[in-house]
Amino acid sequence: MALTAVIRVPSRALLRPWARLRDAALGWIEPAGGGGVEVSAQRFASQKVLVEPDPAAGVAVMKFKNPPVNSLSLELLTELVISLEKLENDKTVRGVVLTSDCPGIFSAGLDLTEMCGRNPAHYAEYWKAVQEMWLRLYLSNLVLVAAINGASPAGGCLIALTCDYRVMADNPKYCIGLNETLLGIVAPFWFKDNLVNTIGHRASERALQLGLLFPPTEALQVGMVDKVVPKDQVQSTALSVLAQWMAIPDHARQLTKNMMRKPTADRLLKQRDADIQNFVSFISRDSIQKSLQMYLEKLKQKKG
Ligand SMILES: CC/C=C\C/C=C\CCCC/C=C/C(=O)SCCNC(=O)CCNC(=O)[C@H](O)C(C)(C)COP(=O)(O)OP(=O)(O)OC[C@H]1O[C@@H](n2cnc3c(N)ncnc32)[C@H](O)[C@@H]1OP(=O)(O)O
Repeated sequence: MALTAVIRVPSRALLRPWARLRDAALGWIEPAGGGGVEVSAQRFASQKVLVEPDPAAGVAVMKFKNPPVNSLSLELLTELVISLEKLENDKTVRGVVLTSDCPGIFSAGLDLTEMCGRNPAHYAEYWKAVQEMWLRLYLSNLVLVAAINGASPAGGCLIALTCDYRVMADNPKYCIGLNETLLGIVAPFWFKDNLVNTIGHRASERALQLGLLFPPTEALQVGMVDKVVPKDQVQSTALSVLAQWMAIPDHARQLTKNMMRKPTADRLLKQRDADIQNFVSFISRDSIQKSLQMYLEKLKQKKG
């Protein structure tokens, strides 16, 4: 990946301690003596989230890279939020395409190994990171376009739903949807709210109860995605759409986005701790742990 953009990063000495952890996570290195430091965009490419900025166009492409299936591990979620925050603070960037670096998979959703056989403190930490990812994406001031170049179940679908526009590859093997009930678990209310805001109440009720995974043409019909194109045109189409959205003055578009989305985000913001407690007690139940373990086993056996 050849990247030339230069990003100005303040001296670590001036940053809060968490920012030092962030720098370490992103692999930024400050030279000895350290006033502000210029880092090339290549350094911006962290391990699990690759960011390719195009300052001339005012956009960036963010690619998830957590093989084999881009499951949303704690590490990936943390990097995603950090990378997004950095882009939000970068005055040269107004829009971002979210896509995958893993062939055939946009994201397999939440990492089941983060929700299985761990302790309550881990579940709480993990769920807080999932909430944070959703809130940051859903309320982002940037124009976000999802270039869905592969399967996108559950949490993968949620990421796409936070975007302002969704372009999906036309391969009928790629499916998208909130399939939680198939795993014996329940989509949280804010997943549901995001879906209802996108496809409406009746279609959501059916999709959520049945855990429907829609192939691209059906996803288009129900309004879960906005455009279906051949696989090799997904990213270029997403970039064209981004350019159209960016033709609107930022302040007017951002205020409108906020007006449309804030009430939904506020529902979670008002009860974040209770939502974490609900998740921890739900996921810790023996019956739920058994369901998840059986589901993971089934995924593994599929190969053999
Ligand atoms: C009252 C209620 C209160 C609160 C709510 C409480 C809790 C519920 C909230 C939980 C919300 C959950 C959201 C989620 O996102 S759950 C995850 C759902 N994801 C899925 O169902 C997708 C599962 N995966 C697949 O279907 C396929 O893997 C996929 C993506 C189509 C790709 O298929 P393929 O290319 O054939 O790859 P494999 O299936 O062979 O998988 C390769 C490898 O990856 C492992 N894996 C797959 N998915 C996950 C995952 N999500 N997490 C972790 N690991 C995953 C798979 O087991 C294989 O592993 P191996 O070791 O065999 O290589």
